[in-house]
Amino acid sequence: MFCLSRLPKLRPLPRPLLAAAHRLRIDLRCSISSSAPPQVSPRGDEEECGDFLPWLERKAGVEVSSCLSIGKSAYGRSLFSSKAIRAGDSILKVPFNVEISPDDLLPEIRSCKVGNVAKLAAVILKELKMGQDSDWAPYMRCLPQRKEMHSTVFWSDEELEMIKESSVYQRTIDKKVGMEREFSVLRHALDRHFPEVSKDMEFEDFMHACALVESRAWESSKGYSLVPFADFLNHDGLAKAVLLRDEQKQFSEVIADRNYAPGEQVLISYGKFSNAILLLDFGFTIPHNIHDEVQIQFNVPLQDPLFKMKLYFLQRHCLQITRKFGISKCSADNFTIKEVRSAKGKGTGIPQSLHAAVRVLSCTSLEELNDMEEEAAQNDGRLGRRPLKNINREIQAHQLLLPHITKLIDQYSASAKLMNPTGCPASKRGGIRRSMACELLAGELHILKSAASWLEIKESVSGVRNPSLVFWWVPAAGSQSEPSSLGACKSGVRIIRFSCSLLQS
Ligand SMILES: C[S@@+](CC[C@H](N)C(=O)[O-])C[C@H]1O[C@@H](n2cnc3c(N)ncnc32)[C@H](O)[C@@H]1O
Repeated sequence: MFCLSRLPKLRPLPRPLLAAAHRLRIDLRCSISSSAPPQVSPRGDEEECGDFLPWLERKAGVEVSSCLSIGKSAYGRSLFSSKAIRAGDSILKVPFNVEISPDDLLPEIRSCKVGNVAKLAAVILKELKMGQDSDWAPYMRCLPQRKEMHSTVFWSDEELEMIKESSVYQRTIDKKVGMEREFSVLRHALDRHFPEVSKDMEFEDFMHACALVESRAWESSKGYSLVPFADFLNHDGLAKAVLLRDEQKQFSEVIADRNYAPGEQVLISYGKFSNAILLLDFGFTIPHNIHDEVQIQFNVPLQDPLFKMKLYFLQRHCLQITRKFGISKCSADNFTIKEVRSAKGKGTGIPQSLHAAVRVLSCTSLEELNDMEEEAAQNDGRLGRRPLKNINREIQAHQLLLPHITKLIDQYSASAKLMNPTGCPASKRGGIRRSMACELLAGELHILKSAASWLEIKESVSGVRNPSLVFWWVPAAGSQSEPSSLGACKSGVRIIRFSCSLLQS
């Protein structure tokens, strides 16, 4: 049976890893001797990997592809059609026997308390160290060098400053801290069992190997596996073609999702990834990414007299509330919003969990919290599912959300302006990263703006003489859920109008 295989974000599957251990022990002892050959450098710019496919097919013992050839594009190493391809054609088949997985590690290293990315990174480090003696030397030579990679862990502090508004900023810092921890664990184990491998190994080498894994390994029954040749395929967020894995027949395959004329670059989808994920893990962004999303963070201040109760309610009702709530100084959690449905009908609306959260956070008494829960219980129990009957409370909640989003919009706009895309970057690499930062911020800003305009604000409403706050539900077609009254409260407050049908989506 074929099963869909996705790039690194999915949880790896555990498996027993004893089978390959003996082979590796022999490899290490024989090949990493005192007269170890020079390390293989991943590809130089001049190298075109032209002999790579015949080499891989010899190693696999079968044909891997009869219609693709390796070349270069603006995306780096790429696969091109060498003859006409029709939608539905099988364009490559890579047998599992030429995949690289953490199976190729010794038990002493495999049992290290590090994740699957770090384990596969250790295999790459070992193969690179073995130089020309590595069974994988022709493949290792085709991999991108560190200086060619743009995952944000390689960005300088100054470059990271450009994206400080985005969650990618903090995720990069957290990721680097995690990598440092894993490096020290792995290094300790290598020093102990295989000093030949860890000799002269720097943290930067480990980061490079981890970035290679994250940007080109697929989830497999062995954790993550590198699928040589298939990993020269670049990403198109709209492509339907993906890498398929047939666990029974033991090969990975790609089926063309459209016709290709000879010489065209063939693209697949790595998955439905936002620019935030693409930048963090793959080192690139795509313009107008339909999978973009923004993380919005809310805090419950410790000095809030209802702090504990609100935490309790949030944990109970807000689906996305997870680990971070409950930490000491202030509690916060992230909510993911995608493009909010606009007048054109795109997007998915403000997530229910966020609705629920702002309702809880805006409460000023225990009575309000209890009333809200009681009201939810009369429906399906979910706090964010239906509009509150008490319009004033609903307004209270949205007065918390809208300014929050507006503030983020201002911050994003200021950062985007500071980047000055017309100015001359210090280097080509600096220019590439700056345009990625621009693309990331532009996509996230677009989403924030869509959320703000969804929470449409009007200064007055016809028929209301004195400016007063009116909260107007626009019922979904055929819906009975129009509120019993239009709430008019504090004079001078703005009008919020939004669609009840979206709230219920
Ligand atoms: C699986 S590899 C594909 C082969 C890669 N181009 C190479 O040189 O080896 C993934 C990497 O290719 C590049 N890439 C893939 N799709 C891209 C795209 N749509 N735009 C820019 N870079 C892309 C990124 O550097 C990414 O980390």
